[in-house]
Amino acid sequence: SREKRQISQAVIRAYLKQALAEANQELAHMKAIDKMMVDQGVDAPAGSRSYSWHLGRFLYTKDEKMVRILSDKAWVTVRTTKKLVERTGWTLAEVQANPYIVNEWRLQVAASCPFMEPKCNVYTRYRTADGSCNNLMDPSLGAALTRQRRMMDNAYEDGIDAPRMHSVLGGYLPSPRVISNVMHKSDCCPQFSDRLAVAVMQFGQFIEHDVISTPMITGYEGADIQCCDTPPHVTAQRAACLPIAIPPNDERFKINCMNFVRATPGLKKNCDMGIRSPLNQASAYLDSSQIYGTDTKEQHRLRSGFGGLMNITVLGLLPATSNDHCIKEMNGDYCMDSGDFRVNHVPGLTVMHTIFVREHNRLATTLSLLNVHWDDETIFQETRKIINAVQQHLVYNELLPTILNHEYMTRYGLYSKAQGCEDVYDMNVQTDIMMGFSGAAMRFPHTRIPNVQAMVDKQFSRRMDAHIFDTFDKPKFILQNMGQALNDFARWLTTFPQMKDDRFVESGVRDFLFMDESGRSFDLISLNIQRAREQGIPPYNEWRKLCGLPPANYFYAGHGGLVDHTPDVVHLLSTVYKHCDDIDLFTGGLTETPLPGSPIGPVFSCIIATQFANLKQGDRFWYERDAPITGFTPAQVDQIKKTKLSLIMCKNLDFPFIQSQALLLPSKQNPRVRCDSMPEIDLDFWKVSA
Ligand code: HEM
Ligand SMILES: [Ca+2]
Repeated sequence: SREKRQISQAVIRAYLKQALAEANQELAHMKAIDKMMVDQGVDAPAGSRSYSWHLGRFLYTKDEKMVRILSDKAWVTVRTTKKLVERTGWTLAEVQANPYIVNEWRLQVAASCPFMEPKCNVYTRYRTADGSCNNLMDPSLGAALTRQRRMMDNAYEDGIDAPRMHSVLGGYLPSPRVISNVMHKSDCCPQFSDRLAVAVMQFGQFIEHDVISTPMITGYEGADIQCCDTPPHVTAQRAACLPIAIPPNDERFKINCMNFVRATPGLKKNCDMGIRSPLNQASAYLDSSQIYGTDTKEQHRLRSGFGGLMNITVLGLLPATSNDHCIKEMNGDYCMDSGDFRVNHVPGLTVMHTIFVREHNRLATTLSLLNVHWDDETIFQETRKIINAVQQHLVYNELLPTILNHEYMTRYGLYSKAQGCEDVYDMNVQTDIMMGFSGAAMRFPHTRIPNVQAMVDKQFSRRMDAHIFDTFDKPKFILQNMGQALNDFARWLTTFPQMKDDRFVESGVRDFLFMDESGRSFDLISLNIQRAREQGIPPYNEWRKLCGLPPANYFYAGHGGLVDHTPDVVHLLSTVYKHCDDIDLFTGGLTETPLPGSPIGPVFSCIIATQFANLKQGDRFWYERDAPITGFTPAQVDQIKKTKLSLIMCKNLDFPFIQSQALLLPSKQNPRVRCDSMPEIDLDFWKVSA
């Protein structure tokens, strides 16, 4: 075995100094190239419309200045770490454990760290805006602008930040587009679910935006980096670029390159040494940050400033943002504002955001009448707390049962108790978002995305179908006829079936994602696969092991092989991958045979169930907790548990009736009921004497 080289303190000091200087130089060089690329007309300056504009908006840096400070520093720490490992010849663990290095690092790197542990007030009843101080032992855990979490060793090729690009047998991994074409192409006939409504997909995306927002690296002053429009030797100099190779004779893409920019690296607490991991701009907790934002400044922007109300227009629509996040095509179009900038993404998503803001204002109005002595702040915070509790209840009792089967729901303790409080809080649970969840497993609903966004009238007939690629970031669809279109999209969401859960992904996002006027577009599945490789997320077999499932040794559907795949899928996998250890998590997971009563197989079930169990057990503000100061009373919890998504739709849309399970299609078991017959939350339980 290897003998560790001894190095003196003075030499270590010199190594670190030099490594740091080099890393800073590289950063400066990168920035110079970024500027040059804008000057030469390659990168699209912020605000202009390149073909990757939509993608840039989707993976936008919410707080440009702050994110840049954090990511520049993160980049320097990662590069410096890498150089130290190379120079000392030690392992990363040895470098990190060396007291001289740790000491020098503190002096040279961490001295001016922009990321310090927040100070907490233990006695507040309400969540912070950014999710900090939820865990009092580890106050930044799960907070906005911290890193996503690894569950095991990374799969970077250098162990530090180089994307996973090679097969275990040598040579390159197959291009993500080749995998997408062979494994995920929807062949002929779109297939629909016989049980689930489109609302499952749309509510899922809305919820996912509460917990994850990974920004991608931007160029000079927020420019969209273009990795396909420069000669390879220039592109290779740009550390942010990892363009996707398109195979010859691709049926859709005629250019051999799809733009792809790496995710923004996140900074470790105290600027510690370490490997690269992506930033999460959202708070990891299910705290409704997609509605209320992730800092107090943002909250104030979204609030009206009186009566605890959120800003909303006279038509009951989301307010305008000064940020140009959307495409305005009609007179009077404006871009809508919310806690998450992806709100204008597709009309269905805007529907979800809008009904929750309307519900906030409905409850706040009642609360202010019941407690006339409450000021704006108290009404706002108390309403936010109720809306968040309702949202948590809907996620665990309506959404998750459409993703996980009864066995997983039970084994991971995900159902809420029918009535009353329950305290499962454990401050040792890690609540930050696992990269296997954000980078692969929770993206499985991309198979649920239909090619259209549709409007359905009061007689339940479809009155308009728009190609999904025509609707991206266009608020005009919602703003039509005084916002009435909102009802029509909501009717579509709740009465039409979503796509079947299978390995096939519709062309709307697999071929035509974000198509612009010149016809250029993306493949969402290629992005998913490349994203995981770029983030050093371990491949499929590693996650199988982590989940206690046997990994595959051969392309064979029996014992010792891919035991959760059918023989025909195994055959297809063997035509793209050289070795089972190469299989990307997204593809390996999405092609597993679904478990009974579930749309997905065991590996995604394990990852998704683990993440949601963590978000439940590790949340000090979990809605069922009967905790002093932060908790609700048992009677209040019972009121919250009466709420269904269907009720929120009834109260905030022009619906006289709806099926009681809004995510499931109306049926004999799920009949339509009159809205005025639905039990609703009784806010009298929130009345307090002055
Ligand atoms: C309108 C339909 C949807 C579109 C067009 C869409 C598009 C996208 C795009 C462009 C990305 C970024 C890809 C990249 O890494 O470069 C993404 C990421 C993601 N999507 Fe979707 N998506 C949709 C629906 C959904 C749904 C229904 C879910 C889950 C319920 C979902 C889960 C995710 C997750 C977890 C990520 C990673 C987010 C992050 O790290 O910030 N998506 N999606
Ligand atoms: Ca959140």
